[in-house]
Amino acid sequence: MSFFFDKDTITAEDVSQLDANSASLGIPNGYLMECAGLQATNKIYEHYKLNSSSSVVIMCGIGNNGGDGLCIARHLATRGISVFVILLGDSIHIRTQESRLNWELVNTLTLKIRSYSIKNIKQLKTLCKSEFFMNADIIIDALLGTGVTGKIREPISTAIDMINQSNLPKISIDVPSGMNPDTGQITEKSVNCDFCITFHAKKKGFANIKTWVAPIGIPLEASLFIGDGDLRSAIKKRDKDFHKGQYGKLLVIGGSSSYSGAPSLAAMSALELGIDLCICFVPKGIGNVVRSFSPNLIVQEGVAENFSNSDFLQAKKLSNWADAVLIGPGLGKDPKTVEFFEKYILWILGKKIPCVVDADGIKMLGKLFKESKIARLTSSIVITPHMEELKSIVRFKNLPKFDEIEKRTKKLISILEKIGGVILVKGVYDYVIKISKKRSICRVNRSGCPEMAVGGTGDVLAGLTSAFLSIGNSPFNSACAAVYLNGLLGESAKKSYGPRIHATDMIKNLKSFLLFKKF
Ligand SMILES: NC(=O)C1=CN([C@@H]2O[C@H](COP(=O)(O)OP(=O)(O)OC[C@H]3O[C@@H](n4cnc5c(N)ncnc54)[C@H](OP(=O)(O)O)[C@@H]3O)[C@@H](O)[C@H]2O)[C@@H](O)CC1
Ligand SMILES: Nc1ncnc2c1ncn2[C@@H]1O[C@H](COP(=O)(O)OP(=O)(O)O)[C@@H](O)[C@H]1O
Ligand SMILES: [K+]
Repeated sequence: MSFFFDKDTITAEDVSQLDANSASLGIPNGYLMECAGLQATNKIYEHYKLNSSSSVVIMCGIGNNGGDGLCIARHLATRGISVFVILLGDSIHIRTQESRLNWELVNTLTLKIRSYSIKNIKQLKTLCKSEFFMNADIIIDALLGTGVTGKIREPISTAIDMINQSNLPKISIDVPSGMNPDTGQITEKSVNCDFCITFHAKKKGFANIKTWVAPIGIPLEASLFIGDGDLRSAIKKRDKDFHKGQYGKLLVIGGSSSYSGAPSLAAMSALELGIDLCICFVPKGIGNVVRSFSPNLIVQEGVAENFSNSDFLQAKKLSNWADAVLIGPGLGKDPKTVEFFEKYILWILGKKIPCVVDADGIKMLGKLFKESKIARLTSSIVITPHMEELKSIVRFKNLPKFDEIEKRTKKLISILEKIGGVILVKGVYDYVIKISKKRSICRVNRSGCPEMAVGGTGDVLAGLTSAFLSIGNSPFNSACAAVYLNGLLGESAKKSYGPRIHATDMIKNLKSFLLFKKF
């Protein structure tokens, strides 16, 4: 079965996103581990025709890959198979609750399982010379999975040697230990398995490994609906040695003689998300209004009270400084501003600077499409229209209802194939679509509440999207994370202040909300 959100192969980052998205849907991590353990047990049991006189060695790490191994130990033991578990490390260092529970169970089910927690390499080598080890039927590698980082450390390193030196059939769980699942690279050593039982989908780096893919209960919804996993991975960690400017430099181009709030809301949202610097480039006369929202904003004014071609050079200069640009909020429709916008957008399309186009910018884009001055958007541009704004760019009549997901997605993709780029279609459910010649993909957002249908919430969304872009996320991932967060902020504002919410309430809650969610 192939869906518009499916990936053929997945990375370690995808795995942790799916894991967190499953948790957002209410599926505890331990359920997935249990399914992983049982699926692997069934496959191994059948493939090697095991029976109650068989014996199996399982080498486990102290992460969740090891947890899978411990779970397999339980399931093999329930079939009468003798199991010899070697935990590589001190059991007090087992990292997660799920793995710890499986370790405790393995130590309770002593009829068929013998378990050892290895303190040093000498102890490991002695165990590998034991009669049980030498006479086992197979050996299972559950040392390292998708959580592997850097050089292989002891005692895992020696354990990999011991597995490779043994003549037993070798099965790796999820990833051959030591291999980078994203690249297939083996920096130093990895288990030479006979086959690998990998979970949910083939890992991106697997090339010449005999693999069996086991579903473990990660639901389709975890890939389709945007969730905590998407947000967590988009809020990138600030490196210890970062200096000012390395965690996002954003330029917001917006505002006009009539609108000063829209660019301010967008810029304030970006700052509250934690990016380093945000410059607001606004027309002359509204600079002080924008400044008054926060001394943390840097504000530059254009030459007149609406943007015109005379502002183009300065807009270019500031854009070359920025990691990402947002253009559109509050720009207005003055004919000189339309000319400025046209010149600027044609320039930025050629530059590949990541850019979000929102509000009045979208209407002006529509004009450019109609006049055939633009044929297609590039993949570095995100546009954030609601349905009416989208109609100003491409002609279409009605769409299937917001919750008829499969039909609506197909229709949206067919409409948007003409214009390309990344498109966030706002609504009760938001649809984030990446149009690509190879394969278009779509994700759906269900966070948010009807009380958000007030002025300004779209500006917050545009500010968040461009902020995620400025810290190095792809346009598609930025749009997904921003729309999910925007909806959660709406829900949280409603909880704090009741049903009458404003965009400013959402911004006010942003920092404490992220802190509460431990993001
Ligand atoms: N996500 C899912 O949906 C599901 C995932 N599942 C399973 O979880 C696995 C991922 O688990 P994970 O994230 O705990 O990482 P994992 O591979 O066990 O490694 C972490 C441990 O290894 C260690 N370590 C790291 N590098 C090292 C090195 N170079 N040399 C030596 N040690 C090294 C690291 O050490 P530490 O950093 O603590 O010192 C830590 O103890 C995944 O592959 C799948 O099998 C299933 O349960 C089903 C649901
Ligand atoms: N009825 C609704 N239910 C859930 N979310 C909504 C609803 N109406 C608007 N939103 C959310 O509010 C945000 C702003 O959307 P919208 O009001 O269309 O933008 P704009 O301010 O540009 O008009 C979007 O993230 C959208 O998903
Ligand atoms: K492994």
